[in-house]
Amino acid sequence: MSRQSGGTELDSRPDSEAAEIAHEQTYVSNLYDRLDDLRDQAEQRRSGVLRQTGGTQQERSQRDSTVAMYTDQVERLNAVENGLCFGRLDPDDGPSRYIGRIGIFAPDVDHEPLLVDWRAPAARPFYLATAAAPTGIRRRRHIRTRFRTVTGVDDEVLDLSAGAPGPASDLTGEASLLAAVTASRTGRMGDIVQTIQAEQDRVIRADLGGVLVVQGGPGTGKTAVALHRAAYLLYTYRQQLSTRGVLIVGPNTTFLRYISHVLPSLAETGVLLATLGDLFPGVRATAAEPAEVAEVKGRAVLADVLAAAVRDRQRVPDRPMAIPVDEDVTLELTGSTVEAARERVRRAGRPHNLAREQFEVEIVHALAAQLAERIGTDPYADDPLGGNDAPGDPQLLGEADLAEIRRELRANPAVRAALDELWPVLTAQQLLGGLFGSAEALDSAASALPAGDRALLLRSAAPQEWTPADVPLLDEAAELLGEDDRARRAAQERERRRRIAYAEGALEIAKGSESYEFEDQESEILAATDLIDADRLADRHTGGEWLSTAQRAAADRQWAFGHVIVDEAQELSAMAWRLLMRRCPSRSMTVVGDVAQTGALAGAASWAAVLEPYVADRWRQAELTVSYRTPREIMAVAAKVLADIDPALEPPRAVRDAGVEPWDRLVPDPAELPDRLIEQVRAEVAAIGDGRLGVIVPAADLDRLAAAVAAAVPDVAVGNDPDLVRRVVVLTVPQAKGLEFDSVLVTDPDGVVSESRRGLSDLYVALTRATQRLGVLRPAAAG
Ligand SMILES: Nc1ncnc2c1ncn2[C@@H]1O[C@H](COP(=O)(O)OP(=O)(O)OP(=O)(O)O)[C@@H](O)[C@H]1O
Repeated sequence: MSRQSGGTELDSRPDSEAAEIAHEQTYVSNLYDRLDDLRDQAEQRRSGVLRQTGGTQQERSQRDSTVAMYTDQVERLNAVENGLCFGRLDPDDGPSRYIGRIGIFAPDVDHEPLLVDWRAPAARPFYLATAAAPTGIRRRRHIRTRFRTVTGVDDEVLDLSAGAPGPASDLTGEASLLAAVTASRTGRMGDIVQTIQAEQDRVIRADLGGVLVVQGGPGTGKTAVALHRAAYLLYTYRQQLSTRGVLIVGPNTTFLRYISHVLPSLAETGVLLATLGDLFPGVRATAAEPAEVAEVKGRAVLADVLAAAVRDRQRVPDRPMAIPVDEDVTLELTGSTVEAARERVRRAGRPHNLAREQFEVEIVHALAAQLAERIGTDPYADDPLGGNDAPGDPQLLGEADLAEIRRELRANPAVRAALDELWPVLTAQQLLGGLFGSAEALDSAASALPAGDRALLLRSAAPQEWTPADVPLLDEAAELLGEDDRARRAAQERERRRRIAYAEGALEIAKGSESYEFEDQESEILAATDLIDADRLADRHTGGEWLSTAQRAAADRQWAFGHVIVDEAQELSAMAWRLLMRRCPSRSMTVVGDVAQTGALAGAASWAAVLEPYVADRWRQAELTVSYRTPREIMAVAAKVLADIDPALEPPRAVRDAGVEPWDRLVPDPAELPDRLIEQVRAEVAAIGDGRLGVIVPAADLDRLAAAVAAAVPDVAVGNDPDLVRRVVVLTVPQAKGLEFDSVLVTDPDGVVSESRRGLSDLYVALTRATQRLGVLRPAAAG
């Protein structure tokens, strides 16, 4: 196969383009043949292992590991089927380089690179080279494909000395980019690997360490960049990240589903996508609550409130407590005894549940001394004729007797009941439920909060339904309470060692079955043994069931991730940041957001204020300045709202014109709003072909307007977690955050603004969701 490019001059003549397409088709077909071969090999090896039967438990387990490795490999190869190869670089000297989703090498002895992974350094000029700084690249070609067929090529000549006209803009691969951003939306986010722009590439490939803030207006590709950065980091720092994993936090489940296809299409699956509400294992925090309540729960002072609530559960009785240890004997615990014990225990500084043991020892000692005093005192101690012990010795019991008494007291139900009352072992749920369920408990622990805010936190004790804003509080509580998990962890470690032994065996099997083209070279298609080391393989295999790093991380509250990416980060409260920082002790983070879009009342007003408590000023910021989603005409409308939020804020620069002016229509009779809306929905559905329409409404009017639209128009999605693949979706601003549609109808903008103290930011978000068309329906003010 020739690795030299076909026509090297830019030529727009159709017959020349047809020749170029034919040339690229040959190359691309060869790549697909190679992909098929690699997949067949992996499948055959998997079948070979599956055919083996019997053997010891260990051998069966090793076979499971090997099967899972090959399955992983097959899945990766399947995932890159669409758009496998999308570009070509022609350097000033040397052969052309084809760029694609993964690296592929020729099966011959030289192992020529047939396709370079987009994340490899050799692919970087595809995204960065410009006419001004061509970095040794003469021409960049975007190769368009549909399934396995090459449908077109777009060339950019970077060597201006060749006499060809230079690019008209500073965009990379402008034709392909514009085709991508104007295509109909599908309700699922796609990857941008073919058209990453230079400012985005710099963020994607930024170093792993430290906190990187990516600030950018709506539609600048922050989410896309965050996801591609995850893929890049996993590729470049695979060794470091494969065992600790990468966490991506998004604002809600609908959004996570919207972005969930991007990483698999980049052949990366080892990432945990979660909302904040998912981050306390065992709790599904999906209940709703007023924004004001969530705001109070998000304040940093809640950490002090919870610490006080824990201390309040370490009680000192007002009056002496009677403890009937048996039918005849009742002991007594005075306030001063308990208080002295409590002080000694608190001074040791252990978390509440872990300190209970020491408190028990202290109290049992005090009670044992009391009991010994009663039963062990010699009634005849002063009587020279009484008993045969030494006169004058008041104590009949030795140390062994006292130890026995303490053992018995510790098991005594009345003593245990007293201990549970004075220093109860608590779960985070019990602590928080007890605090929010009692005005008295709130008054005591949350005295730093104004009475009105305490009233907002008060709720009925049962049934307990957790909200996303509760999750950071549960996590904080769990930290304060501590979990005595030494036994569990020791057992886990034993199990882990056993699994490593199995996995090492499995890797031996895999190595033995590698064919020559996987050996002794830096294969870009990674062999199973490259993708996985024994440690990681062991991590994934528990008791016959495969668990990925992401699955294990999801189940472990104390998991420390290798890297954490936070999307729509401006929405997170101070308490939420505390949780995320605990999950990322290395502080290797990418924080993505736009402070102008902050909707949550507890959300961020500035990145410095958010990060200062954790990293002081040791964080860096990158800015994205071009909006790929929002066309110029729509951005002009949104810019007016942005100026109302803060005249100092700059809207992003739109990358294109839509050619359609947004409209803003008054509905004189507000009662007619649903009917007018239905008319406009029908008109927009007709206008967008196979695209998607988003109808954004005030939360207070969601039910009425959604019901009206759903009754009149087919294929409408509404609800807590709407299906974005439907043609029409009716939703509120918080639900629409991060999403996009071909056309958007903002209904009752004044209602949106008046609903929240951050209403203008909400309106800004609503107005910037469309890729093509925007309409505003404005009911006249009632009365
Ligand atoms: N380089 C690119 N090539 C093609 N499409 C792109 C590129 N960058 C961004 N896009 C597209 O632009 C749209 C907006 O991107 P994205 O949702 O990541 O923006 P955002 O900055 O997160 O927006 P918001 O702040 O509104 O959530 C998406 O459809 C995305 O695929």
